[in-house]
Amino acid sequence: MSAARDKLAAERISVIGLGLIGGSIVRGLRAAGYTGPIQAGVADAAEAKRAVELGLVDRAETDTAKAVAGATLVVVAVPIGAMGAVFAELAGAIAPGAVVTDTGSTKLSVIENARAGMGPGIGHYVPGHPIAGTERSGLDAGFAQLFDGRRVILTPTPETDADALSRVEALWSVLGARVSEMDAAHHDEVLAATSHLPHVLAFTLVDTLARMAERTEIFEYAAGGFTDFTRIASSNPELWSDIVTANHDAILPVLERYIGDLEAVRTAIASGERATLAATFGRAKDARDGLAAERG
Ligand SMILES: NC(=O)C1=CN([C@@H]2O[C@H](COP(=O)(O)OP(=O)(O)OC[C@H]3O[C@@H](n4cnc5c(N)ncnc54)[C@H](O)[C@@H]3O)[C@@H](O)[C@H]2O)C=CC1
Ligand SMILES: O=C(O)C(=O)Cc1ccc(O)cc1
Repeated sequence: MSAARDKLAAERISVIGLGLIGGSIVRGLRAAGYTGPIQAGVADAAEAKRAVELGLVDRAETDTAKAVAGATLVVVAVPIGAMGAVFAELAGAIAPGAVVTDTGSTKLSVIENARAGMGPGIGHYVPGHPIAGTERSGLDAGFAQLFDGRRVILTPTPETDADALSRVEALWSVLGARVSEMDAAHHDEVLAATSHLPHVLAFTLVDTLARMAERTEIFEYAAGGFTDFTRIASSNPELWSDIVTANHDAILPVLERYIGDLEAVRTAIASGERATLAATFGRAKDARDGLAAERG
């Protein structure tokens, strides 16, 4: 950890996008004792003023080129749909040798944006994804401990420079995260199943129920499992429309499979096949309990 701290102490950090993730990064850096300069790229002048007033950053700019001027490590934490424009603005604006990383929930689409924007500088780009977040968005949603003990997946490309990779690893270890590496296509498949599909299901279930006539009563008696669905369904709709659109190739096969399994459950319910229901629910319980036991 102290090697990571020493490595990070030499950086001048710029964070583009000060929402839940970017705001948590800058808060976490200060809480971890990073005393170097932090500059930020933000969406509007009011947010720039507020970020500086709150003491989250030393300087905040609405112009990306100004926001990254002099930075040695740039973290792009904007919605997936804004990544392309930001990477295009980075080209020509970042200092030679500066390392760029991102926090996007999908990886192949952001790597494509980075290739288009950074051109021959792509070796200094390290794709990343913190597997940590909440249903909240914006500057006030961030908190310093968000990444503490959580996983961060880095998906280096064949061009990714080893020094750039180790500098991004240092950033996340100082924030308390456990860093691992994965191929980008595999990342998108794993996250399609474990994060993107569950969000699609939660949004859709809550929408279905909210549009039913008994809406008030349903939400009044919401308890247990349904509360978890409603929390996830209160995630940012714009952010999630971007994620699901960008990762449609990986989401569709697992969604189709789920629809098939759900149809089998519907048939079992309609025809009173209790044994089929018990078998399906039992396999799910075994899978979940087996996982919990493996993790101790
Ligand atoms: N929400 C979550 O739990 C997680 C989100 N992520 C990913 O991290 C990224 C950021 O997500 P959040 O922080 O949750 O979103 P957010 O909506 O809280 O924050 C994004 C911020 O970027 C700003 N922004 C948009 N375009 C910009 C631009 N061109 N220049 C400067 N700022 C700009 C917005 O004004 C907003 O403040 C996304 O790519 C998301 O997929 C990753 C892990 C968890
Ligand atoms: O709030 C929750 O339960 C989440 O699942 C947070 C989250 C959202 C997006 C990610 O890419 C990673 C984690």
